[in-house]
Amino acid sequence: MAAAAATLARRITRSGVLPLCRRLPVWGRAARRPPGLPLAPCRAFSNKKIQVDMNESSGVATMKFKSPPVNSLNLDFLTEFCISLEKLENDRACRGIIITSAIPKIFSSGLDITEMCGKSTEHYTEFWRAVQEMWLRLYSSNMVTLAVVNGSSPAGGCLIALSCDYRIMADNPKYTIGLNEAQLGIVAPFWFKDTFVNVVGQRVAERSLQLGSLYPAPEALKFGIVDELVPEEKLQEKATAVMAQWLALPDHARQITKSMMRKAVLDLLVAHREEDIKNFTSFVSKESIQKSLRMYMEMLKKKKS
Ligand SMILES: CCCCC/C=C\C/C=C\CCC/C=C/C(=O)SCCNC(=O)CCNC(=O)[C@H](O)C(C)(C)COP(=O)(O)OP(=O)(O)OC[C@H]1O[C@@H](n2cnc3c(N)ncnc32)[C@H](O)[C@@H]1OP(=O)(O)O
Repeated sequence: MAAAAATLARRITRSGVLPLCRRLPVWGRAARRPPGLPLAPCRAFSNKKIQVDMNESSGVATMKFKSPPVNSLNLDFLTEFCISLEKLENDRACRGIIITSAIPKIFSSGLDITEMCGKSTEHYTEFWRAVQEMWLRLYSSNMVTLAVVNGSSPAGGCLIALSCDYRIMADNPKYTIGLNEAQLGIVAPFWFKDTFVNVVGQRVAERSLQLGSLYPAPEALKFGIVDELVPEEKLQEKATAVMAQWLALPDHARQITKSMMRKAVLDLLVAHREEDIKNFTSFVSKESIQKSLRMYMEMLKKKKS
């Protein structure tokens, strides 16, 4: 696993672009399997920060974030996420993936702010490439992707949920979700914004992004950020039912449709990847932005005392 992670990290940082396996549109998974060959064996695998369990009979994998205290998305987490997703994409038996958290009350706290504070340009470059890679892989995935948001999910955490095909959230007003970057004095990049617009529409996205709004679960449902609210103890049952509904369709029809809906937004980042990295590194390197991020981290710590 360590060797695989190192290889992937090297591929992300040196070559700049990973082969986006099974990038949409692709043919149906069943159609790719040579006739007469058995399904590839499929096992559960657990890494440091993400637990993946594969149900071989349903063809559905569950990916559980388990990176205490708050599942923040640091370089190691992002690398593990990409490796896990690649393994599942390459597993012909796997048609759907449920993404959720093993940490109570938190889905993901978003990008790890310490990765964007006081580091070198090289580090920002490596980190941002990994953030891009995570989104490109998830947003372009051929599998049915279902986010089970069982806790708060600001910024990058929200992006993960928005990048899935469907979002179920625990019916708890204490859990919030949204792209709150503006509250940190930073800006959601264009592809965060485009993903958001594709889910909630221009008006809700514009207002929410300018205000950096974090919505309690009931409001998130009202604005279409999530598709359903479910009592926490019913999340698993509901996820299984929703996944079965999506998997009832022929893969190729669903996949080609998904590609049509997402291609323009994906292509834009692929075409402007290096420029986007430069924008990020020069933006976060500004002293004024570093100051905002430091103040936000201090605020988080003060909140505890
Ligand atoms: C032309 C110009 C264009 C420029 C555009 C170009 C580029 C764009 C530039 C930048 C884009 C960046 C996009 C950023 C995306 C992000 O995701 S930023 C992260 C946003 N996340 C948040 O705001 C969440 C902050 N955290 C919280 O609100 C809470 O921690 C919580 C998640 C609700 C959990 O609350 P609670 O259970 O009470 O836990 P604590 O607050 O006590 O936290 C525990 C410890 O974890 C630390 N922590 C929390 N979140 C983060 C995080 N995201 N990163 C790093 N660390 C985090 C927190 O400080 C606690 O640490 P200690 O125990 O005190 O050490």
